[in-house]
Amino acid sequence: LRKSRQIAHTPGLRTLPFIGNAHQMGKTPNDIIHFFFGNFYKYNQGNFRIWAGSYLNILITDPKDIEFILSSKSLITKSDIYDMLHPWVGQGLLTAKGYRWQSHRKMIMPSFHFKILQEFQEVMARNSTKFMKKLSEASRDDSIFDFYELVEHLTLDILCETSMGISINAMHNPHTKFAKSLAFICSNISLRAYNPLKRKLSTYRFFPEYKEYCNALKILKEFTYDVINKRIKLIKLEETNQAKETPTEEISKRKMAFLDNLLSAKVDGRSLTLHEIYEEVSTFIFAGNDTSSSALSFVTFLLSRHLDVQQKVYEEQLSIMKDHDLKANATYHQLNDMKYLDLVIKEAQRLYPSVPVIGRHTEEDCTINGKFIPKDTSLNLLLMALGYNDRIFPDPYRFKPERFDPLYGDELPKQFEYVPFSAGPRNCIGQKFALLQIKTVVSQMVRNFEILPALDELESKDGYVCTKFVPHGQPRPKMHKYDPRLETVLTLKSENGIMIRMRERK
Ligand code: HEM
Repeated sequence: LRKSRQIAHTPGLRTLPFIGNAHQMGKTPNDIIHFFFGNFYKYNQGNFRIWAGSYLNILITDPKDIEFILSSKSLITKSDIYDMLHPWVGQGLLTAKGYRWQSHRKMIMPSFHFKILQEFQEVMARNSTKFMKKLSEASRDDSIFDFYELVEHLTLDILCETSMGISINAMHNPHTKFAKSLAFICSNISLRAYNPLKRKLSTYRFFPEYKEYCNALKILKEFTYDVINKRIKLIKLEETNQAKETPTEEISKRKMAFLDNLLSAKVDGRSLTLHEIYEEVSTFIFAGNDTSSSALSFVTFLLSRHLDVQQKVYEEQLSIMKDHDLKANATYHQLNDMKYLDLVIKEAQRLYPSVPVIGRHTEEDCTINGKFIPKDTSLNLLLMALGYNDRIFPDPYRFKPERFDPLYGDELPKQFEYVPFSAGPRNCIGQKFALLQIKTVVSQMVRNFEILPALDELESKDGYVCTKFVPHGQPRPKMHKYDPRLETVLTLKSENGIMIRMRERK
């Protein structure tokens, strides 16, 4: 009651004793995203509150408040939903707080230097070419297939090679223990988030699937530690061999990986412990995998429905790659020239951001732009709502990449009005990596394939997307079975997959 009075400045639906708003949120992750947007529109595109029992959540959608929180040096502790990641990634950069986060952020920054990214791009390109073969098989006979299911193996292969320097070849062996355990843990975290009894390990241990969860975790840990230990041995061997000046084949093949930077990095004048290295490598894989698969899936989905935009992307490819093999990979510099593709990716992240919500926990009472927020409140920054705010993006349900073109200066969002990679001190450290990867894959894909909707009649003729949100209490618009039913916990996904077709370009 005391907290209710303190946050009277923020509206919200009526609550029931003990359960708060839990009964209104629906049953599935898709219901929850509609519940968020229903409130967003009901409360005039502003902030609103949700009580999960006695736990206060404020959903922040006001760009001024988002700016305040993201720029703050004190509001950087993550909310309790990230606790579910601790058993796997521990205190890696994404979940760490305080001095630990600050010092590790500084230490990791150089790993994303553009010279290193250029090396990583070679890995992205090689794996992208393998992926084209997978797409060719999946699209045979005009089949409708789930793009997400395929692309998640591609991003895993790229991340394992760039982070640990090893190829696990998940695209060809999706059933290896590591690939399966990773997929299991990621979806496990998503599903548990909606069940208060499953969220905390103290109660989750009584559920039957807890054993499977522990097994998957064990496999991930053993595998990652094993790779790190082998890498350390290899580097030692390399040093000895260098002294003898006769490199073995294994050593000469060794490509720089994120892990190598961690092995040589120093924090407060000391090397990282094995455990710290494990945590950062696992964080790199977790933070990069689902986010990249989601981004690639929704760009591809939008291109499948908006063939006029796809044609423009294709024409840009023809003009940049004119003297080169059209089916091959673009170079780092050619990718830099693909400006229209940049606009398409930006617009796709506006409509379908890979990370729709980020959470902060208030460790003390605080004031945000004059509004009092009590201690122990979860601040959920609904980044996705910014993209659907018609005061920032007029006609928001229209897929219009040109709205990000600097030539349309009046329509460009201000600094904190469009933040799919977050902003401020805790922004995404992997942003450039992610964009390079998306461009590498999409550019090659568009030159190799026509990307088509699951059924011809699903093409958008008027430029509008199939997603629709309505104010809370209004009936939800009907959707086709091949329209994505969005769901979100840490990343945005589609409950029913990303169903498309592809046709090889002659
Ligand atoms: C489209 C792809 C991606 C999107 C949209 C995205 C978005 C974000 C967002 C919104 C955050 C802030 C999270 C928060 O405050 O809780 C974040 C943090 C982070 N991201 Fe990404 N990300 C993407 C890809 C990647 C990739 C590929 C990597 C690594 C290779 C990565 C590594 C990280 C890390 C380590 C953090 C934590 C940074 C910190 O707290 O200092 N991300 N990302």
